[in-house]
Amino acid sequence: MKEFNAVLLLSDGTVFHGNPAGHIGTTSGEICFNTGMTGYQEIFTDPSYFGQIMVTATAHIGNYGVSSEDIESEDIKIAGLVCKKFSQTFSRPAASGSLEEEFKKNKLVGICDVDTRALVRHIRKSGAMNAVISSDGKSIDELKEILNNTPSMEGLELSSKVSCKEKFTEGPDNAEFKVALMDYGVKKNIVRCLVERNCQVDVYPYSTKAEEVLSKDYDGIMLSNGPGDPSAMPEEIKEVSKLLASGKPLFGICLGHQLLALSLGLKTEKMRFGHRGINHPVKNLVNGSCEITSQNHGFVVSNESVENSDKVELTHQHLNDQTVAGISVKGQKAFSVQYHPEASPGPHDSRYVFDQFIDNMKASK
Ligand SMILES: NC(=O)CC[C@H](N)C(=O)O
Repeated sequence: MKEFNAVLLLSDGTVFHGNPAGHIGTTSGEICFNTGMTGYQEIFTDPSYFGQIMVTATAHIGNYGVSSEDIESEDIKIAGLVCKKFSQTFSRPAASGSLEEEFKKNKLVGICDVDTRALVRHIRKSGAMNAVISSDGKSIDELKEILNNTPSMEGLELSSKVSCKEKFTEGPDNAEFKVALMDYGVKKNIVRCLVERNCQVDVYPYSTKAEEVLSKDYDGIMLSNGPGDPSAMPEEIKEVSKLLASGKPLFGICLGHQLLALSLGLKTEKMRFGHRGINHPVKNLVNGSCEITSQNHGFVVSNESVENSDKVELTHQHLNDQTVAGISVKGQKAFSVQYHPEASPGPHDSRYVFDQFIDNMKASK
């Protein structure tokens, strides 16, 4: 192994040493970990991870290269990578290049040869915090200064950094359903899942006013996933309540779920270290079945606010910690889930949630 020449400093002062992976430089953000054993390219390009340094709990990263088929947005969205083995070589016939080249192209700073098991345990014990990775020789004092200037994820609005700038359309003109999708940082697979189900999807920038969307005759409205703290988006929450008031079928995923809850007066809270992985058990409280889900969130709708609300029903519950995993709005064809039914990466147990949205649109036509 090479001599250690990259460093990871956490805001509680903990230091891990390792070697550079990707671009040589310095980067900071909130540190979080994903326990998925596969799907690193989908994770790194997921806009919901904007501003976050990703620790991959799986030991090998880069070993199957990269492919243009496996992206969830056009470029890498994580702020940095911490991993155990960063593979310089890759073997997969479908790969178009190496992860190392991709990182260099995106100027993505990473650190490898880190004891990620110890690091994940540390984050679990101490909770979410900011961190800085440096491979360009900065002193610990310089890195502390950078950390002091890195904003906390709590209170941070980030959809504006990743949403599309202009409306665009996916899916054929003769599709059975016309869907308006609010892009707070949408993953490509959400749009694919809708198009596959006979939808044409108009994707709108995150700050589009409800009036503009409602001036067209959509069959349904989709609120996408996205990065940041949902409670830092008061304008968007206002627009969501207008979209909901239209009575059209509505479906929210992750950040979209949180914004729907906030628009109904419920509360969100920061989790200790979040849920990020592809084996999270969720119970569907409507039919009693269990699904293994893909998750990526650091905030959650508070249980207490759901219990105290007469506007929503709890439809899904996370079985590890009993957090809110899904709600539906009473008397309306509107519902949302905290997890990722589009699961890219992850198991496909929850794809039925898209079918439910389609059924709602069919019933309202
Ligand atoms: N995947 C998402 O949409 C994440 C939602 C939100 N940014 C959170 O961390 O909870």
